[in-house]
Amino acid sequence: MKKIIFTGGGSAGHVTPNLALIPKLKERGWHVHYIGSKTGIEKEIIERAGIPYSGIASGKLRRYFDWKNFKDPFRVVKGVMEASWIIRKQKPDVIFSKGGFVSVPVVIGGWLNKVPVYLHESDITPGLANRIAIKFASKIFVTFEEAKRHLPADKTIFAGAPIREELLQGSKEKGLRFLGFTFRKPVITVMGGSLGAVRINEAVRELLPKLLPNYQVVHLCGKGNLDPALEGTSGYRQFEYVSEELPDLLAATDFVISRAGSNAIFEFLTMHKPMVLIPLSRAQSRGDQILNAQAFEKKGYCHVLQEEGLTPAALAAAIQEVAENKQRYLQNMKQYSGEDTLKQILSYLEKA
Ligand SMILES: CC(=O)N[C@H]1[C@@H](OP(=O)(O)OP(=O)(O)OC[C@H]2O[C@@H](n3ccc(=O)[nH]c3=O)[C@H](O)[C@@H]2O)O[C@H](CO)[C@@H](O)[C@@H]1O
Repeated sequence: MKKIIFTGGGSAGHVTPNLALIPKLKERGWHVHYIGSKTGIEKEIIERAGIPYSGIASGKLRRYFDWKNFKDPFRVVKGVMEASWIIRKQKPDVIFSKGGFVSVPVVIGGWLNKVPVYLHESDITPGLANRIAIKFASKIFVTFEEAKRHLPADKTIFAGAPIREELLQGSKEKGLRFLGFTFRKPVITVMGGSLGAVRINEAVRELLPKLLPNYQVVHLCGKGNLDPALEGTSGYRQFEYVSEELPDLLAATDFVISRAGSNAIFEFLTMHKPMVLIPLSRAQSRGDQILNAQAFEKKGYCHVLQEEGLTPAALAAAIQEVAENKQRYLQNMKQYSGEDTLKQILSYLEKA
């Protein structure tokens, strides 16, 4: 039996692509084990999916690379030791890492134990953890063709975004029923990334009185961001985070207002949901979402609104633009096919 260890965490975007591959490998008889942090979002998501999970010590995921950021080097060393112990016990044929800080000790542990390490990079420019991990990896799969120029040519493979198959199997009827919505008004889903986005939440909530006469709104607002004053508002539902319900909820969605996290936007693209994207600004990130949004805008998949220009009025104008040109966006999205992504990654894993 072939064995694989997955790692990745810190945000849902570093976990959900793994969930696209895991069922496919299990179907093929692989044994799957997951290494994540002791308390991160990955623990919750992976354990809920019934996948054997080991938590290790890890440092914090920090945005900018700076050796000073290793405030707690002992935890990283401890993480490498813990990961190595699990790797020696599991004896995997390959390790697959989606990034996030917890993945660094696992990748180093794999390299020390001579297990091939494959990375997946979702953004055009590699994140901090993957920039460290590159040296220890034998293959790097990328979501965007443009990412290749930032990575070593000899080990980088353009593969695309692994999408969870169940996302394509949602039911609009079930979604509307779950939300308590009608067929009569279009549904807008607001997703501020896996953690929510306070600025987007505020702008959407300010605009609600103008939106609700024409639309129904599902608001995925992130942990701790529910607004009790809006509970029970007709045509508006808010959730901190949804899991099992996401496929039906997205099937019921006409278009989305979202951050430009790579996984979320490829999911919307695959599901043909026109988007208003509000990328995280350079002040708050390395600018990866700005590049993601630009790449999608160039292909005609989305309308981009910069965070600096995010006012309720600008949001209303962006929604109107997408609503009026929905057919054009859908036409462009239909040109996209991500169907070879899983096949391609799986074929490399089979050869590991
Ligand atoms: C703040 C930050 O640093 N964000 C980064 C993080 O985004 P983040 O973790 O937000 O990841 P993405 O937007 O790429 O993906 C979010 C994932 O969470 C899922 N989801 C979300 C809400 C919900 O209620 N239920 C649910 O299942 C989505 O379906 C998707 O699979 O990783 C991405 C991929 O490296 C980067 O592009 C982002 O810039």
